[in-house]
Amino acid sequence: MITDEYLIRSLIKLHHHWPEKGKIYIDLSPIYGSPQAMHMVADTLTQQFLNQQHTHIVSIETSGLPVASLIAYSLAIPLVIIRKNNFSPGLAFDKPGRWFHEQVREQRTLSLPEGAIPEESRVLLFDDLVYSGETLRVASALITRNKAEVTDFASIVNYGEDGAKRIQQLEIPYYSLITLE
Ligand SMILES: O=P(O)(O)OC[C@H]1O[C@H](OP(=O)(O)OP(=O)(O)O)[C@H](O)[C@@H]1O
Repeated sequence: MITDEYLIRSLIKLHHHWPEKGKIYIDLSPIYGSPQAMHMVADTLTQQFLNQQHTHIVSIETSGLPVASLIAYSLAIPLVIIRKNNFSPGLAFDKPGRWFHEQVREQRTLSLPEGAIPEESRVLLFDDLVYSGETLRVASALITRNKAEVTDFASIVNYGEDGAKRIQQLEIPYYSLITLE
């Protein structure tokens, strides 16, 4: 349960027709700028996943990380970071991690640090926002390829129907704090 859903919703900024006509940019940074909202968001998500035997939380740079780190801290489980288009040593690039991102109109690759998730781990996969659902789908494929199991998806905001439908096809429970129509 969210203590003050109205407050959280008031801090979600929708920029219509950005970066171009017909697109939308969803800015959650005002939530990160509000200590009160951050407490609510992190506490609500943590309560949702208490005592569920997750061994790791995996999140995706950039905007997933502030809240993911608070959940990891509260659940006392390791945080693993998936990078977007990063060429650091030690990161494994995977072909299943390539796709064309409609919103930002660029070829993207997700990468997972090699050996960061042991086999048979039970993973909570979290991102700040689900729009098309492609980021979570590809991230999930990377984790599965590492022989770990994604047991739950979570986000702060789910925008529209496409993402939820795409995630539903994976038959993994999905919890979003806020759904925007
Ligand atoms: O469901 P999808 O259509 O895949 O979109 C969701 C992704 O879009 C945003 O990332 P973006 O790269 O735009 O911004 P960020 O670098 O601030 O995380 C968001 O943080 C998700 O990772």
